[in-house]
Amino acid sequence: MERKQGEVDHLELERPSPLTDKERVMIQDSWAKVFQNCEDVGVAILIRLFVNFPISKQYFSQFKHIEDVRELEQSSQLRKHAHRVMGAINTLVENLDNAEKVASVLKLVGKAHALKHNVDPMYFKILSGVILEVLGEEYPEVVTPEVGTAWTKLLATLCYSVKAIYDEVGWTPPSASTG
Ligand code: HEM
Repeated sequence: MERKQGEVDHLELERPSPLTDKERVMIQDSWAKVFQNCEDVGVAILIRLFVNFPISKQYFSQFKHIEDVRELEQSSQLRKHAHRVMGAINTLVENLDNAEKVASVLKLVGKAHALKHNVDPMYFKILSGVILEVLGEEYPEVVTPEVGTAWTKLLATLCYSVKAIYDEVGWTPPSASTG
């Protein structure tokens, strides 16, 4: 594709191949274990995101200036978002064989984050890496390398679909309007 000098594509993602039946089963089986501790895991994932990538707190009015991990853990806005993230993943996992449902969930998530919350889509990619890391650490027996590969594919699909919605609604990074 031709590019003007200095033009950088903000986030280029490749469409992952569809999940195989075996991968779907591995995702559903492993998620069943993870979802038993849905609240703790969700909070652990978001805390890891905000500690390792503090800039990602910028979108959250109630805790963007909080650095203390204990205080972050208590934030109702953080806990609510953890609940929403885990709930959305649960819906995806429950509907892996229903492409329409998966597309509609990701469309809602993409639209809300692009239009209402103005979140840069690169944070979805960052969060995906964090999810994989935390699941691998917390559930080493469940999230074997093979299961991890299936999760990597699902999360790549999530990022790809969300980014496609961003493109559809014409989202541009804030800096693009100034230069
Ligand atoms: C797997 C990825 C994610 C899922 C499934 C998810 C899910 C959700 C849902 C369902 C909502 C409520 C939607 C609405 O307002 O209509 C929400 C709100 C929000 N999300 Fe996400 N989210 C994800 C990733 C992110 C990331 C990476 C960020 C930023 C770093 C982010 C920032 C926000 C913010 C700022 C809100 C509004 C919070 C509030 O009003 O209290 N989300 N998210």
